[in-house]
Amino acid sequence: MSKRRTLDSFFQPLRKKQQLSPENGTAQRNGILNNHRVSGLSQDSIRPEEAKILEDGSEGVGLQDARELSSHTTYPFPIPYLPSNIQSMLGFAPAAEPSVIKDQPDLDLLYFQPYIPKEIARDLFEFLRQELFFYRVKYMIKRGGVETLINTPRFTTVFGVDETSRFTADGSLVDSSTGRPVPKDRYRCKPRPIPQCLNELRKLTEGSTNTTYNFCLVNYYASGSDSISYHSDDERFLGSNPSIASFSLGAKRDFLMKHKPPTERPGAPGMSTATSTLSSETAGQPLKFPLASGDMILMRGPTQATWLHSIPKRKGRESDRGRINITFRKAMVRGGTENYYTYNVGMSANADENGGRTGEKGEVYRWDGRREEMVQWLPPEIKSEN
Ligand SMILES: O=C(O)CCC(=O)C(=O)O
Ligand SMILES: [Fe+2]
Repeated sequence: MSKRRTLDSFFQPLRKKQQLSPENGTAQRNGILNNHRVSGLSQDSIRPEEAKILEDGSEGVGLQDARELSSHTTYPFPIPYLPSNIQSMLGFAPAAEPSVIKDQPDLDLLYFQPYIPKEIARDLFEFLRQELFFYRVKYMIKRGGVETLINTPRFTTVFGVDETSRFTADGSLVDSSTGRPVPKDRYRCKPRPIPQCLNELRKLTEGSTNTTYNFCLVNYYASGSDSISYHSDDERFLGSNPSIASFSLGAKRDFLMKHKPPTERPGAPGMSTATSTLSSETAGQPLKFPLASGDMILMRGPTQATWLHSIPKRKGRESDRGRINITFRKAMVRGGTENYYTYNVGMSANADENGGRTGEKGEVYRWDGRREEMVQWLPPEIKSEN
């Protein structure tokens, strides 16, 4: 578990040493090309594109609320660092001790209710919804021999690269073992470094779960019509018994889990006893976790191999407030990188393993606070031509 600060110490004035510590917002380079310092009067009101960027990275004299940005050639636009109030309060995460859930066969969960302190969960949700770029990925699959277009029923985005590569401080991609630039044909997609605002959460999660992660996937469920159907994250590129940390922010949504049917996992060890001892879940009732803002579920051990999970569609106003889900995972090999970018960014427009085509035009979406919806984002040069 990570070190916790007490609430009392948080409300004490910060000493010089604390102000300089990485925990309190010092730049983490994390493979981002340009970490600009940006100035403006109010951190909450400036948009990065309006803000003045000090190219030398210095703080302007007399300028307040300097703002840093994670930028990279693969990003449609830069992503601000976490605002200081969120950054400091994250020092209290995890905000609750986790419950261990192992009362069903092959199930192994850690449930933090919440992980993110309540005081900042709303701000973090609004910050990420405002500042991240999202995609609405379409792809073709063969269903019963017929080519079918799948419209992913949620907004998605992804950052990270598998264990065979890493980002250097200047944002270039190198081979993990040799440190040399990765060959051009290693990836068909263009891997993106994890921006500071998500990397801070990744580091905390690593501390609390004793696992390392190299991928961050983000889902935005704009309303109750957005969903993810039953699946398991059991791809071979994650290795066996992967740990996946899954955060919820914003609207409360039900997270359902059901055991895989026996036929889906022939020869799985212990299966006969497992299925015979299932309780409420065998009676046709999935397990239901009404995930609230700030909660985190760690799925570990045999969970992915034996259980399916979903966020079903829902009616009612709560879901229409929008929900963000963030998962941290570790992909071992480059197939994981290809898969995650294909299905969460979709721009690669390459033939996938099944010969399907992905990506369509790869439109970028961004939250429009005035319209209170995701709208298509166009680069400034295209915008001015219209
Ligand atoms: O939104 C959620 O809580 C689940 C997301 C999920 O299962 C996934 O992205 O694989
Ligand atoms: Fe999943």
